[in-house]
Amino acid sequence: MREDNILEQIWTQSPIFESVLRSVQIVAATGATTLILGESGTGKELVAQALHQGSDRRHAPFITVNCATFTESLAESQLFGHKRGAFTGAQADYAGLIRAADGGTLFLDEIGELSLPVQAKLLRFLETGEFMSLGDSRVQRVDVRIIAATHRDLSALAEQERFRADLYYRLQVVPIELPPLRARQGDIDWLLSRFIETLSARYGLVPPRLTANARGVLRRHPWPGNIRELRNLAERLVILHAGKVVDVENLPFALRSAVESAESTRRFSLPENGVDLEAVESDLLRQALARTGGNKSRAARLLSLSRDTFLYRLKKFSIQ
Ligand SMILES: Nc1ncnc2c1ncn2[C@@H]1O[C@H](COP(=O)(O)OP(=O)(O)OP(=O)(O)O)[C@@H](O)[C@H]1O
Repeated sequence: MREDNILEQIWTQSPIFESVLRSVQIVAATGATTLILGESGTGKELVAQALHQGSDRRHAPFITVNCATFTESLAESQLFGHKRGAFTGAQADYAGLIRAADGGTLFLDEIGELSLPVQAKLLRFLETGEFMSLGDSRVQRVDVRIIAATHRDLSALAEQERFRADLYYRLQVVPIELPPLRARQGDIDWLLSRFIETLSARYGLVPPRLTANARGVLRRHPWPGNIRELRNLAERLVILHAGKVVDVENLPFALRSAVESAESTRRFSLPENGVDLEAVESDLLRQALARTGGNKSRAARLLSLSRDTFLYRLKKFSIQ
């Protein structure tokens, strides 16, 4: 675990993200089980490190596991350990990552990828602090804080019975939701400049300068890779265009076409004879509800509306 202050490395100017970081500070000190939600590259791992650093476990181990890298049988033995001979290939006893994190924090990244049997074992551990290694009849007890993260909609996975609902409720006692970069418009320009500045200094290069048009394209980009994507772009511009002006044509082709295709899906063409806007709106509201099986939060997201605005519009059209 790094000694420097992790919270200071989580840069933002967005009031929403700043309030998330304030709750990170509060939750950190409690030592509670925490679920971090957010798209890829939004800083989930940084926040997990900050949660550990802000707790009284800071001098104990912080262990990160990416659950997506395990096969089902490997996940159980990696997390909970095994005795020699417990399965073919188990040539020596292995204590497992939960034991290795004793006194500290275990960060389970991509928790949505864990298989149902391993989820059951994890739930039991969260409830009792106890577990058994594979091939071992002894019950072991350790003191480990679990922080989990996912980019998946766990409630939808629970509805499809691919994630245990009881584990979901146990984990999301204190959820921390990291907003995607495209929802923090003010951060895009500011973070890009900050990354360009620090990376230019690190490489000993003169920072490139972006034209207003190039910045405009970047503001409209949907940033599916979030801060990781933004940082990588900054590094590329610093290396390839040090001391030069960067215009739209100097931006990566993939990025320019992503902006174009995002804009074309956003644009509806108006039919020759016009439309009945209210009929279209009420139809889209109904379709969103039908597609999500009546789940209003997810239906609102499909239409890029807040839940409140969505509910308001349902009422306006008397849709149940
Ligand atoms: N707010 C931020 N300020 C500065 N750097 C950030 C910020 N958020 C993320 N980063 C950097 O972006 C990269 C991705 O962050 P991180 O690994 O924490 O994301 P993640 O949500 O865990 O991603 P994944 O889901 O893909 O594992 C890292 O290099 C991290 O240091």
